[in-house]
Amino acid sequence: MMAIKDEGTPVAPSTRPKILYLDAYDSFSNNIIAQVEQSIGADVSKLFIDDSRFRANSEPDRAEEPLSLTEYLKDFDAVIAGPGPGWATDEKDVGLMQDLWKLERDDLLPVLGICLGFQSMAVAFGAETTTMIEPRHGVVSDILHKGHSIFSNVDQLLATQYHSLQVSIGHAIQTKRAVRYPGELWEATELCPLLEPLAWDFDNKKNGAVLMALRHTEKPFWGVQFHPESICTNKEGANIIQNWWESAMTWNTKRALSQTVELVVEPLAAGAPLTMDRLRDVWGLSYRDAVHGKKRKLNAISSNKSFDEAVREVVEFEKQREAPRKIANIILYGDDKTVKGYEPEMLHCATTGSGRLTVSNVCEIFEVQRSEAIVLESGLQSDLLPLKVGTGRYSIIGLIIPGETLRLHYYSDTKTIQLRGGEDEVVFETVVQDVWFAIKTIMQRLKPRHTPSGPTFAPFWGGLVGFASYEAGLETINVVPSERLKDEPIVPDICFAYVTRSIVFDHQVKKIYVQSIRGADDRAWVMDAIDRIYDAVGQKSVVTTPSSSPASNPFDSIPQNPILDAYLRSGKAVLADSFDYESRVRECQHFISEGHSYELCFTTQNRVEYRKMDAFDEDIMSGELSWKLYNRLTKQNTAPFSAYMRLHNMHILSSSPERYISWDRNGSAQCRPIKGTVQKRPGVTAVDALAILSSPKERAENLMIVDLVRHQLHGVYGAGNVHVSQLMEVEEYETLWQLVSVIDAVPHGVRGKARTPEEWEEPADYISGKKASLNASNQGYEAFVNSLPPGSMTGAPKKRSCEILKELEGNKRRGIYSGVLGYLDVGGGGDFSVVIRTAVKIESDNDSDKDVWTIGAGGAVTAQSTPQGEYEEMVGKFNSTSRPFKL
Ligand SMILES: C=C(O[C@@H]1C=C(C(=O)O)C=C[C@H]1O)C(=O)O
Ligand SMILES: NC(=O)CC[C@H](N)C(=O)O
Repeated sequence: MMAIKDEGTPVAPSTRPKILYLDAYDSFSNNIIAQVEQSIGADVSKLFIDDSRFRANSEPDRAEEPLSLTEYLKDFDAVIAGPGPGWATDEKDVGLMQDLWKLERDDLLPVLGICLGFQSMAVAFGAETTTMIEPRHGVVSDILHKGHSIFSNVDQLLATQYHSLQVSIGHAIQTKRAVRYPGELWEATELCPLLEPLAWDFDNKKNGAVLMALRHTEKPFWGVQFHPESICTNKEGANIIQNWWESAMTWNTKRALSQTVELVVEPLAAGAPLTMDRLRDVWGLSYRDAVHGKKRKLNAISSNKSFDEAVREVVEFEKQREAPRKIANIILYGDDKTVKGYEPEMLHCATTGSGRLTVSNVCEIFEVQRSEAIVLESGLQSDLLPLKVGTGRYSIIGLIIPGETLRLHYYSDTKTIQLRGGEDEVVFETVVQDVWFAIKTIMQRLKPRHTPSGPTFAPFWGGLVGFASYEAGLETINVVPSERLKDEPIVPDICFAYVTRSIVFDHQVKKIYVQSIRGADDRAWVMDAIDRIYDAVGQKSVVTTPSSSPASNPFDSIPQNPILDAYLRSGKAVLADSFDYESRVRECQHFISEGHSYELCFTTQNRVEYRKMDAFDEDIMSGELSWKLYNRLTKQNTAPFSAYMRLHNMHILSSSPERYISWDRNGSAQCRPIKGTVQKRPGVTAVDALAILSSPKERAENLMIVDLVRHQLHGVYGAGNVHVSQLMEVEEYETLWQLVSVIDAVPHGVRGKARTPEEWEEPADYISGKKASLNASNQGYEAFVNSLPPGSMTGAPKKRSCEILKELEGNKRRGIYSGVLGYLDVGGGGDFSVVIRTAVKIESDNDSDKDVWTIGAGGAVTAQSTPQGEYEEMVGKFNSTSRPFKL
């Protein structure tokens, strides 16, 4: 993705220490950066281990010399070599890291290696890396340490580990599993005489003693195998970082003094004692200048862009904005052919109490089942209150106006974005470099110029509603999506309808908002719609009084439908083959034990096949059939993120329990990853489920994703603005128990979510966005894009895991399953679910007499998984969705 930064106001150069972070494509890097920034008040810059500027250039027309890492480092006070997939002995996996350990004399600077970085340091000084008997990912160990060096004043250390490989320095405790006397544990070995052991882990009997930390006895290099930044490492993690920084500073100061003696020996020969203060007074030299001398200047010049380059970048940026601006202009002002254009300047909104009226009732009043439609529905309890506090408060019916509603499509294989008109015809089409930048540009233009007057508490006023496929997400992390199969019907990778009329339920306070952003003329529609709803609320309250019999309720009676029954009876489930599935799970585990991944969310696509509806009755439209199936699904697998989407050639019926991300108009975001699943079965009680979900295996699965989500949010919101507000709590769903965590991010200087009951009842200005500058950069959107594809569907580290999964899933596209579904509100908010527990039907031109619904399912594979257990878990998830599809 191209990161485009807004120009900020110039700031005075910082006097804070500067640290370089070498990123080996890990999914926890930003947590380390945030921890370092917070615990030592440093500015940390990130550099990827394979940054091409440091490589000799093979392109003939680019004659520039590669940058020298040694020169580049002159600008920093210290380096952190981070974790990552793969092996320290593999150049591709460690890249620039391996050059750190070769630095000599004046070029030397302090380094902290973490995990892969630690392994890389050890290998550079004679150690070997080997696989462990039991990989350790997302597990917390009680680490034995020497209380010395970076462990001084460190109390009991409970630290999270994410590694499959270990460092062997040929220590007796490793080779013979014994030492002659306790002190031997802390002695260097013949194999690695310059490496002093600082910590060991004895927690896992099979693995024996695993080396946890080292320091180089002559150079300023330290390393730890565990993850000091994980949410489950205790506070000693930060203590170790501070200790490292102190050691690094001490080393730097000593070196500065020794160097400056050389530098200034002549003029000071007269005698005065040399101190840092004196250096500063006499020559105006800062401590860093003293260390790095003139080279710093040289480096600053070489890293500055040339004028031509800067101009090229600006032109490129503007070019990228051209097409999305054009699309936004057509949406806003029409195209003097078919598109009329609606400026969302005005929001018309009317409200009424919802009484006992359900989302489904309102859908039927507006006949959404008759044509294309989008419904984002929060499943409710029988008292019509949200299933879960915090999710499931709102439901949104996005009305598709036949012949008018515009849509955006994007196809990742051709990188084409299309604006389609009300008849689904292409109005404008172009190739874009970065579709998410294009959508951001469009949304910025669609933002109302003034905060709408009147009641604006609904989180959605209007905007883009739809989905993005898993493959659209892969693009953002530079993983090339699998190709479409030849006979596969073409489905857009992003499909959003531009919803201008909507009905929003607030289930918490039982209120309905009817809204339009179609300009002044649409007030009449709003008033008419609210009248219809108002009448229906009244009617429903009459028919649901105790005296009325259920059958007399015109809304909720389920009419007998022999055609639907016949259709359902013709259904046949086609499940992934267990032998094949289990052998793929084993392959996943092989990649894990070889250190290439910590957790892999392996998935497959199952099907339910029916005889086509029109084989039963020509009169029943397939849209209505989908609607009926959807109603069965929401009744039998009630979920906080149910969704019905009928657009283009797609029918999407979702019963997802999982929030991907939501953010309000001020940019406060929340992610709710789910990881850890127990199926409800006879004999399995809630207590049993709690016990299973409290096991290290399930907690490890969840922890990895929590750390991954923190990393993603830290990358956008920065240190100190990301908090875990719920860590691994068991939530009950219709057919499963799940382990759920909640991670919140609040932009710097913005108040967080509702804290008092009053704020919860009537969301105040900060939720309505009144206080947010309408031009403020939207961190919520950035976090949404930067977190694709959803981490709970990939595993960690994300990039390498996605590459592995692509291969193990037979280079088949996951498509809509595993993607995200929800809305981007014109006011700047958004809410998306992870597309799981979802049935998808794609209409195709072939004349098959079969109707095929695809239901993807899978689960996180870890080193502790059993192949059979994983298969059963996958089938359990499939069943939760397919059950309503059977009679
Ligand atoms: C892969 C699926 O679910 C994902 C995997 C889960 C797990 O491994 O426990 C739980 C929820 C989802 O993030 C699915 O439902 O198909
Ligand atoms: N988290 C890490 O850096 C892991 C390093 C290495 N890939 C291992 O699995 O041991």
